[in-house]
Amino acid sequence: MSKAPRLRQALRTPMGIATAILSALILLVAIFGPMLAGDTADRIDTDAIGRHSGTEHLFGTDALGRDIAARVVVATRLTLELTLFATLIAVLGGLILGVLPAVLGRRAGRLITATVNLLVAFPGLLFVLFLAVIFGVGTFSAAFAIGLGAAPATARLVQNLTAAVAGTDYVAAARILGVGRFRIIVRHILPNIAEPVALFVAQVAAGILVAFSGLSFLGLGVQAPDYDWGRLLNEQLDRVMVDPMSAVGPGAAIVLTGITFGLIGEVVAGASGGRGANRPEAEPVASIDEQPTAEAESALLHVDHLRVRFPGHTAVHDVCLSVTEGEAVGIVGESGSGKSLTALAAAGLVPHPGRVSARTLRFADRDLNRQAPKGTSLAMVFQDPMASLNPALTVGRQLAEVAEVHHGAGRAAALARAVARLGAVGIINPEQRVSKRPHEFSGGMRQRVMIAMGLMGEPRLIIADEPTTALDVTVQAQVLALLRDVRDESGAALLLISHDIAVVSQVCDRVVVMYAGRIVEELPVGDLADGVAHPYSAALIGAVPTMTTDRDVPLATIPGRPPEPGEESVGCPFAPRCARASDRCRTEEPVLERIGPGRRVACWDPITTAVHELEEVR
Ligand SMILES: Nc1ncnc2c1ncn2[C@@H]1O[C@H](COP(=O)(O)OP(=O)(O)OP(=O)(O)O)[C@@H](O)[C@H]1O
Repeated sequence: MSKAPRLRQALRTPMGIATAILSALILLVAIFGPMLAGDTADRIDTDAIGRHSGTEHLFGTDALGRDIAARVVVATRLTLELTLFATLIAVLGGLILGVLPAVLGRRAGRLITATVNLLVAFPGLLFVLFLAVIFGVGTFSAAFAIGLGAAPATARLVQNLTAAVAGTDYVAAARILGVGRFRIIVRHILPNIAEPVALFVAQVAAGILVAFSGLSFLGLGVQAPDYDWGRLLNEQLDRVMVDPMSAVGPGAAIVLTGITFGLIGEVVAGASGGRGANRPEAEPVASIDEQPTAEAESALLHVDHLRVRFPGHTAVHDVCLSVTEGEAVGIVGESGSGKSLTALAAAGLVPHPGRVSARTLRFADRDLNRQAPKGTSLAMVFQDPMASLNPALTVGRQLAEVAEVHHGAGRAAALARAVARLGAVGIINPEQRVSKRPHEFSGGMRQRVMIAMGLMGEPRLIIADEPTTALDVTVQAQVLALLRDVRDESGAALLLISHDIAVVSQVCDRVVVMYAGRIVEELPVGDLADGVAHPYSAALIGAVPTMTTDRDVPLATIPGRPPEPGEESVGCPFAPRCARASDRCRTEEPVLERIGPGRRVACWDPITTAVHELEEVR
C-alpha cells in the first residue's frame, strides 16, 4: 500500500478523525478569527473593565474592558505563525547540524557531534532564555531563540538516524560506486530518515508552542500591542485568583493545540507504520503468466515471484518457494544471498526501507500482501537470541506474555505454560530458570528459550534464521536435534536458513540454494548424495570439510566474491565465479527450470546425473 492510502486509512480511525477535526478547527480559527473577532477583541470598553466570565463574556474582560474570548480567537493566528516559524528554524538547524558530521571530515564531524551533545545536555529553558536575552526582547528574536533552542535535540535525532542509514549496505555500495557525500545525503539518507524526523517534528512543535507561550507569559516573547496566548495568560495573571475562567481561555487553547500537534504525530506514525511491526509495502507483480500449481495452492507457505527492494538495489529477485504442512525446507547460500530477507518477507518483517512485492505471498490461507500472519501460527527463531530477548525481563515473563496476549491466558496459567515449554526444550530446572534474565543463560540455552517462545503458541511454521551460527559445534548439534524433535512433536513445518549446507541436510527434507537474491537450485535432501546440478551448489558442498578431508590440503573455497548490493550483472550472476561458464552464461540469465520431482535448477550447463533428467524434461 502506498503512503497516501495508508494516510487515508489512518485518518479513518477514531484518533484520525479527532485529529482531522481539531486541526481543521484550529486552522479555520487562525485564518478567519482575526477577520471575524478582530473588532470585538480590540474594542476598549471602559464600562466593562474587569468583567467576570458569564453569558455576555465567556472568559470575562481584561483591564481595558476587551473581550478575552475574542482575543483568544484572534491570538490563534500569531501563536500558530510563531510556533511554525520556530519549528522551521528547529528543523533546519537540526537537519544541518545533524547531517554535517556525515559530510565533514572525521575531526570536524566529532566537534559538531560533541557540541550538539553539550547543547542537548544544557537545560533547555536556560538556553532559550540566554538566547532570548542575547537577541533582545521581541517577538521574532524569541521565535529565533526557541527555534535554535529546539535545534540540538532535532540534530541529535538526525545524527543518530543518519549514522544508522549511513551504515547500511546500500550506502556502502553507493560510496564504492563513487557517489559524492552530498548526493548520498540527498538521495540515500534524507529520504530514509524523513518519516521518523517528521514524527519528531510534531512533538517539537507541541514543545515549542508551550515554550513560546512560557516566554510570552514571562514578558520575553510577544510584545504589546501584539498578543499571543502566552501574553493573554500574562495579562490575566493578577485576576486569576478572583476569576479563574479569565485564564482558562488562553490556557485551554494552548493545551488543545499542543494535543493536536501530538495527535498529528501519532497519525503520521500510524500511517508510516512507525509503531509496531514495520510491514512493508506489497504490490502485486503486474504480468506473470504462470498459473499456480495444485501443489503450490495447497502449500502452507507459498511465495511466488517475491521481490525485496531497497533504495538503490534489489536484494531478492523473483523467488518462488513453497513449504507444505509439516515439511522442513532449508535455504542455503553465502552471506548476502537473500536467505534472511526471503524468510523475513514471509513473516512480514522486512525492515524499513525495504519494499516487498509478490504475485502471491500466502501463509496458512492468509494473504500476507494484505494481512499479518495470524496470532502465533508462525514462530521466528533468530541467529542472535540476545538481541531478540528483552534483557530487562525474566525469560518467564517474556514467554508468558505470548500466552497472555495471544491466548488470553491468566498470569499463573501463562507462567505454568512457560515452565512447561522451557522443560520441553531441555532447560533443566525450568521452575527456577523461569525467573532468570537472558544474560544468565548460555548461548545455547538462550537459543532454546527462543525456540520455547515460538512453542508458546501452536506454530504451523517455524522460521529459524541461522539458529546455530553463534554456537559451538556440540551445542549446535543439540539445538539442531531439538529443532528436529520439536518438528516431530508439534507437526510444525520448518524453514531453516543457514549458510551451511551440512546443517540443512541434517534437519531438512528439501534444500533451496540461493545466490545473489535468486534461487539457483532446489532438490530433496536425499538427492544431495547423487550430486547437485548447479555448480554453485557443488562448490558449497565442496567447501564443507568432512572426516575424510585431507588435512594437508587447504580447504576448498569458492573463488571470487558474490556481487555487491546494487551491482547489476548480465547473464548468470554466478558466471564470473563459475569454471563451467560459457558465453551464453555471461550474456543470458538462466531461468529456474523443473528437472524432476522436487528438483529445479537455474543453469545453462548443469552438472551430474541431473542433466539426463533435465534433457528428458526438455
Ligand atoms: N536493511 C537493509 N537495507 C539495505 N540492504 C539490506 C538490508 N538488509 C539486507 N540488505 C541487503 O540484502 C541482501 C540480502 O540480505 P540477507 O540478509 O537476506 O542475506 P543473507 O543471505 O541472509 O545473508 P546473511 O547470512 O549474512 O544474513 C544483502 O545484499 C544485504 O546487503
